[in-house]
Amino acid sequence: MRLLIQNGHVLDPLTGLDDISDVLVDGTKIVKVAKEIQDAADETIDASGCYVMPGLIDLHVHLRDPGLTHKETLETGGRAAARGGVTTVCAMPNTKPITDTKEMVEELHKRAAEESPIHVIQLGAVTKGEKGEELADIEGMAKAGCHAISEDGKSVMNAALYRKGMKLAKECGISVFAHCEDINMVEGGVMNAGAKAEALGVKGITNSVEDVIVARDILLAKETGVRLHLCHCSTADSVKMIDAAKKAGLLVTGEVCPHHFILSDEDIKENDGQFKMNPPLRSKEDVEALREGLKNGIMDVISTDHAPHAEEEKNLPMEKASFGIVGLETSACLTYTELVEKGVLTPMQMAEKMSYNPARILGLSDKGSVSEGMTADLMVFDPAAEYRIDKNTFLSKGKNTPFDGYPVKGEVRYTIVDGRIVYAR
Ligand SMILES: NC(=O)N[C@@H](CC(=O)O)C(=O)O
Ligand SMILES: [Zn+2]
Ligand SMILES: [Zn+2]
Repeated sequence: MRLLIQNGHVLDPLTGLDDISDVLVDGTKIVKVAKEIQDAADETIDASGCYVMPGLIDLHVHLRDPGLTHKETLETGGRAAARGGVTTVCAMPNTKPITDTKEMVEELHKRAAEESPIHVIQLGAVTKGEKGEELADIEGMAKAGCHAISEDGKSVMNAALYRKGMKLAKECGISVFAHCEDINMVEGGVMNAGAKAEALGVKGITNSVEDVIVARDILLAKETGVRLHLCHCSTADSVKMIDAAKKAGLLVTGEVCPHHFILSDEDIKENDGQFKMNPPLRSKEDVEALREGLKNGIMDVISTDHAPHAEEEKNLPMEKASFGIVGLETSACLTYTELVEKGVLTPMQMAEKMSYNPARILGLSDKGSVSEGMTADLMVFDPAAEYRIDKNTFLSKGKNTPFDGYPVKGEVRYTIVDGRIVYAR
């Protein structure tokens, strides 16, 4: 099957191509990127007025499968991803039971190939059951195709145990994705500590809850030499520490989620569980530092931390609601609206942060680029479409978003995985 995508504005972070071009796909591969390709094709897409960029690679997604399938499944999460232009996700291991064995990872990869329209890379937990007591079979899980291990949902509080896990990950050639939160410092907090939490009469989470673990984990990465990816960074000091770590030559990367670079705690108008996530929405100064970090290249990745929950788990005051919001179907339009339209990132930098850099972190040399020989994982994105986000249109089971009704620009027209159209608007 040959697919010809015509007249799109191709954004390729690998070669730097940033121009109108055609893209020819044969089978699962991109075979030609050039102007006015004349080759015959079985199917043609008119991409006039649209960007053609590498399919988004979301390093931080909760698919809730197995065990929490009332929130999401491999299938519904995959369909939501496809609608969002996302062609590969890293699935976090805080499932039920926790994904912490070679067999579970193998089974999930096998099921995902059958049930999900997109690529799923399952991550394994660092410790058995995410209990923080005993290391999981990191070597076995690496062999089963985990490109990284993560304790996401919490931090491994025992630094000696984490150091052992990092050493093993390094030996296996995989990364550690770190959720940074000193659980002993949370003390019942449910949103950012500060004037807004006081006004709403709820307990706060200070920046240092994140910052002390970011500092610790960078020091552990320095000692072990592991590749460390810091998840969902929310504070100005996290950005500063990642900058310093990079300047010291460490293999450290930083991730920011759309909600953290768009909303601050001041946007929380009432005690509403839809605004509850971990880490919380921070101050305006933190939001500005995250944007600046993305702009100047300190922060490498935009991912979603897509965390679907059932309505009855979120339509509650903050003290009672679950932590987390969905993101797969809104990351491209929110990033385009808030960062590209406002001049923080160029369209090419958006492709870098949402696809090329994630591919490099995962060691996927065939992805993150629209160039000859690459796997044909692509997103066709119309930057002119204007609309309001409507949670009722989500394909995800999770409708938990603080962005319902939010005005955006930019819409996914087509998502292509392995040369096949898996979503068309
Ligand atoms: N981010 C969240 O608020 N929640 C995540 C866990 C996590 O990413 O830490 C979840 O699994 O629901
Ligand atoms: Zn987390
Ligand atoms: Zn998460």
